[in-house]
Amino acid sequence: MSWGRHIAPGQDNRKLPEVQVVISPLHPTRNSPCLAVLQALEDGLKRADADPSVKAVTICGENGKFSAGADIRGFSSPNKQGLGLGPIVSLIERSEKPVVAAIEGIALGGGLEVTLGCHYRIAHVQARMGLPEVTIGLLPGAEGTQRLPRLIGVPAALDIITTGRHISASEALKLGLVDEVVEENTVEAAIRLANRLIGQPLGHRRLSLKPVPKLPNMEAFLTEALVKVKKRAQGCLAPELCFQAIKAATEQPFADGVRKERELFNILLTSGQAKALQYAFFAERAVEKWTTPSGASWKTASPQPIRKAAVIGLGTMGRGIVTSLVKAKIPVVALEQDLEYLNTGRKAVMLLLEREAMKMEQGGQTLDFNNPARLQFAVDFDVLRDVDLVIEAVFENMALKKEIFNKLSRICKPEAFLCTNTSALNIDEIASVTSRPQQVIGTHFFSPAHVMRLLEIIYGRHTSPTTIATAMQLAKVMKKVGVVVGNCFGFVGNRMMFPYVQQAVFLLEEGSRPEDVDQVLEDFGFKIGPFRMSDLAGLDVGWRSRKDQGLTGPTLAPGTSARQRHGYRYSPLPDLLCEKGRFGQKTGKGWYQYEKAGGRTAKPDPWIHSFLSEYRDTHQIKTRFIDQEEILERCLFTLINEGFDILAEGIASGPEHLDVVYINGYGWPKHRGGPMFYASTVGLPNILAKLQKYSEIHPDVPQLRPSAFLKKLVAMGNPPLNDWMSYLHRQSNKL
Ligand SMILES: CC(C)(COP(=O)(O)OP(=O)(O)OC[C@H]1O[C@@H](n2cnc3c(N)ncnc32)[C@H](O)[C@@H]1OP(=O)(O)O)[C@@H](O)C(=O)NCCC(=O)NCCSC(=O)C[C@@H](O)CCCCCCCCCCCCC(=O)O
Repeated sequence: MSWGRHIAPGQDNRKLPEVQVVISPLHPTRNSPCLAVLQALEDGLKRADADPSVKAVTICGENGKFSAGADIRGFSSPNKQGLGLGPIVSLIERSEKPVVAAIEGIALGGGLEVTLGCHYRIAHVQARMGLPEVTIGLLPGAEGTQRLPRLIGVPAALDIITTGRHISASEALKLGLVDEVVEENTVEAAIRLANRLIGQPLGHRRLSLKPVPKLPNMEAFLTEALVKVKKRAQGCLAPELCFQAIKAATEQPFADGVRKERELFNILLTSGQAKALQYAFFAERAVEKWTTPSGASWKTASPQPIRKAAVIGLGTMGRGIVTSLVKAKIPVVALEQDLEYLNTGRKAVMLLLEREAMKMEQGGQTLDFNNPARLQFAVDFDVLRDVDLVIEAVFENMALKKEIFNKLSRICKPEAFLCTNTSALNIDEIASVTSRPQQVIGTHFFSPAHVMRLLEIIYGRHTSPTTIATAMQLAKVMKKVGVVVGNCFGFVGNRMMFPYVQQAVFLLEEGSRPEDVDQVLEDFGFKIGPFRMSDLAGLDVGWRSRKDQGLTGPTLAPGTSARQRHGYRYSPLPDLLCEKGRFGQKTGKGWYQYEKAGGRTAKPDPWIHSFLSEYRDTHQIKTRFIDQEEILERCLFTLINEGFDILAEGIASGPEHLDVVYINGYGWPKHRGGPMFYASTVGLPNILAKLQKYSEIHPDVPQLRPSAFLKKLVAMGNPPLNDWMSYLHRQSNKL
């Protein structure tokens, strides 16, 4: 990434001799090139220092990018690269010759820390900077936690380091992180500045020699800041240790602060959380390289351009999808069944867009949505004749979806793609009513659709590779993480969620309260537990689906046992709540009580407690105390177990897919790496043993029976997660 130029005074810059030193390329290879890169930087600096004809130095990047920081893969290799970066930053700072950083593209992590050693920093107007180490479970370990607060003050440094957010060049200029922002050639501007600096004193530009700017109320500020950092961290260690490192900068001399930074860095480096977060970083990138069992792949399929899209249905999901498309600058037609629904939907969309525009303005961006060429509302399907892609987001009802797809198939131009935002329904059945099943695909958004990053992309039997590639490209443009999965009931996310929620409800039957179960899962790191989640989503959603499946409601055969379906255990508890009109937040009552219909503050409800107690009496269930371990294991291990079945069936092409789905769509704590990564850290033999134990106690719950694939992996010696898929079709003589 970085190059150095040695400047001799009075020479034409373009004719200057150049010494090039690369620190960390954007696509680092695995065999620790960074050691060589660091060595080259150090050698270059030393040569510049020793050469009397060199009067100043600029450090810049290769191919218009300063640096993405240290090679993340290197942190899990025994020969940890990048560890020597701090001393090199100090070496830069100590240089008697002025050193100017020319920041183009990105300067992240160790890359930005290198610039903090430089005496001056010039950034291109489009450059982005940041210290994202916290997002991969680390802290800036090349003295950045000590230099940044000295440069921009504690509040701004805390914000940048504990959130890991990227900042624009203009924000960097306002904060004093860079000295100048240029629109022209940054390297040439840096060389010009370096020339002007020759012979000028540098002492005041060496950040390690500067004091941390004082605040009138530093102690109170830090106390309050720590509370905020911890609250946001939700169990993740790195933000708090970032905070500790910055606090050290306010209390100790530079050298002691650096020692503290190293100590804290080492704690994080060896923590399981850093490993999990780094796995999640690469998993998110791995799922971009999609493949299907039939051999279709990102390598050979090309997306088609989407110049205009349409969304059918302006309920909660449709509104969020329209907002996402407008934000992605894709012209969109929003369609509703009649004027009344259209007007309600239009108002809601405009409100969402206004809020988004306000948020974007704070970041210096604009959102143009009042232009009819960008956003159009309609009730007539005829307006869909020229769109390239339609996303249907109506009610979750197969008959209705089929009616719409049949109509779309007749009205839309032949090359248009038809997407359905279903959370569980069969894509092939929906596609069967069209004349173009190869262009039909599931695009499962998560609520609120303009906020949640996940887009589950479900290919059917006839879906073409071009259609998959187009949906993936759409996800990218909408700044979402697209995960390609196969077609089965509930796809990946909801299919794994069913046994998890089912166990949570069974635990209530046996003696837990909703708040007990939620607490255990929230302590584990979920943003909200299963009951708070059901209340938020609406209990009526699952009720409708169970009625459609004939599990409850008028189609249920008379004489069916209350707690059994098809010979297996069934809990009617959620149905009973719905029969009492308790749909969750929307009705002000569900598994919890709320201050009003639509209220958001869940309070444990004594009514639920006595209802559960009566229910247990009616069904002669002996109430027992259920400990946290059992709650966690039964909920999580059944979810993971389903994940192994999904992998074995080829519904997802690797465990990373399941993990990316869970982290981005279901609030799984990222610092635990996703359910399948978590399973690998618990150890597959442990998971198998626990499932076997619970399955023996509850033989009428098939979801507790260990998946054959899990058993196979255990029999194969518990291989590392990266190797799981290679065992899928291998014979095991231990089975
Ligand atoms: C850079 C991005 C913003 C680019 O995004 P974009 O969407 O354009 O592209 P992709 O994300 O798809 O990336 C393309 C490609 O590149 C790979 N990649 C990108 N960045 C890295 C990276 N930093 N390392 C490895 N690989 C990277 C990516 O995987 C893609 O690869 P593919 O094969 O899929 O094509 C975006 O990529 C991004 O955000 N990147 C991450 C940026 C980041 O997090 N940087 C921080 C890195 S950590 C760091 O810099 C640490 C420093 O603070 C230095 C630490 C020094 C340590 C000193 C410790 C002293 C303590 C001593 C302890 C003693 C130890 C003992 O005792 O043992």
